Amino acid sequence: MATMPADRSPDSTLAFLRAGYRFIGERCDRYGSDIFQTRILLAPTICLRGRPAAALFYDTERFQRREAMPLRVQRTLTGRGGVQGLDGPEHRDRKAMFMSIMTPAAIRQLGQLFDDEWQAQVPAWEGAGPVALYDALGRVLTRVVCSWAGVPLAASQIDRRAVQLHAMIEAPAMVGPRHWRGLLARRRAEHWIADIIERTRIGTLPAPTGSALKVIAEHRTARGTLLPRRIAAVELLNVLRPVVAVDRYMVFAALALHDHPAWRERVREDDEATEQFVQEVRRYYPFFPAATARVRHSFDWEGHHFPRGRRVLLDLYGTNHHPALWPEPELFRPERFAGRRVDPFELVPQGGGDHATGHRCAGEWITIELMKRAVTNLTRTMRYEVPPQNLALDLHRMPALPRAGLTLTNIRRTT
Ligand code: HEM
Repeated sequence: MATMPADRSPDSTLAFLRAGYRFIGERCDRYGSDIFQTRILLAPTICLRGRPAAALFYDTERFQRREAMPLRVQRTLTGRGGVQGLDGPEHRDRKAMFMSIMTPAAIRQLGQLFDDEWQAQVPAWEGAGPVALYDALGRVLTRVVCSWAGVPLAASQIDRRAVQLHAMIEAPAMVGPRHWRGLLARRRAEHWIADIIERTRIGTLPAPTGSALKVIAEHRTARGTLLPRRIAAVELLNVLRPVVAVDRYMVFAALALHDHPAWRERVREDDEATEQFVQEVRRYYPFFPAATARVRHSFDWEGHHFPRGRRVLLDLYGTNHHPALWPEPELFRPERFAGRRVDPFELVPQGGGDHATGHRCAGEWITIELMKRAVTNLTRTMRYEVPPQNLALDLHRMPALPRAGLTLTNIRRTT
């Protein structure tokens, strides 16, 4: 049996929080190995990166999600009892519920609502002075996703709900007030959505056919029962929250347009270039650092032993920056996607493997669609300036974002 390189420190949780996105990758480089052991949250943990590791990690015979996700992530980002922590038939059933919402027509409809809302906001942005893109898009996406999902949202509530949804995304790796804000935001949001589920079920709130609200409120498990109200709320929030989170990728796209003006010209005229650009934004910029699972039954892989119950982290950021997959990974080069067929374990910002049978992100197609539309809106329908500001991305901070959320000035409609 090969010896797995191991961190010497008794616990690396703080080192992980301090190093951020490069925690696993830096150690892999240091050990000359894409696998090593460490202790995180006092528990022995195997860290992996790269394509073969991703193919292993998404083998549901070998790994399970039950009790894999740290509690602090469940209490803020994902909620408890949702699809992320299910295995086997129960996972497949719940995942099918999500995938039934993601039809091409529904995704197009969401995209159209997003374009309409963006265009409706431009006059306000034109007159507003500096616009913080992250905050502005957070509000746009909150309004759009609620309308698309069948969730009623008064205009006066948009800011409050956008702040709540952002707080849940920002909290898991934070300590102190930012983490507490996430805890509180989740509690309030679950309460809000559980009430809406209840009103739908008793018939006082009609839900449009095919909407996420209707599908989730009426979903029946294999035993023929409705989901408990709180779990249904967690699952509906598993649609609302991540759609709003696409605003981070939109900010990264705007940052990339600013840093690579030649690409601004290319995407303005060419839809294929837009596709390559969006894929490179998803590869290059940091979002979720890693995915977590536990070993279902002991097994050996490439000479290393994986004991039953061991927590395993797959480095998503590090796999997207692995030099064996992506030559010169630290360069932003959308042309690397020209004519490239990306297999399901290479580009993993939203997980790898199969959408229906594994834990790959249910909203990947939505994400790509919304990002393309954002890039098109930024390059073809308006012009703006990016005034001097600190645009540095701090990879020690999870999740990363430019400090001011990217400020734009002198916004003008061009079409
Ligand atoms: C903002 C861009 C997004 C990123 C970076 C992202 C990333 C991820 C990641 C890393 C996972 C976990 C993969 C794993 O556990 O192995 C995941 C799962 C998931 N995502 Fe996303 N996601 C995004 C957008 C969305 C959207 C727009 C939706 C829904 C509309 C969505 C719904 C889900 C769901 C339901 C799961 C759980 C899947 C399962 O456990 O089977 N995500 N996402």
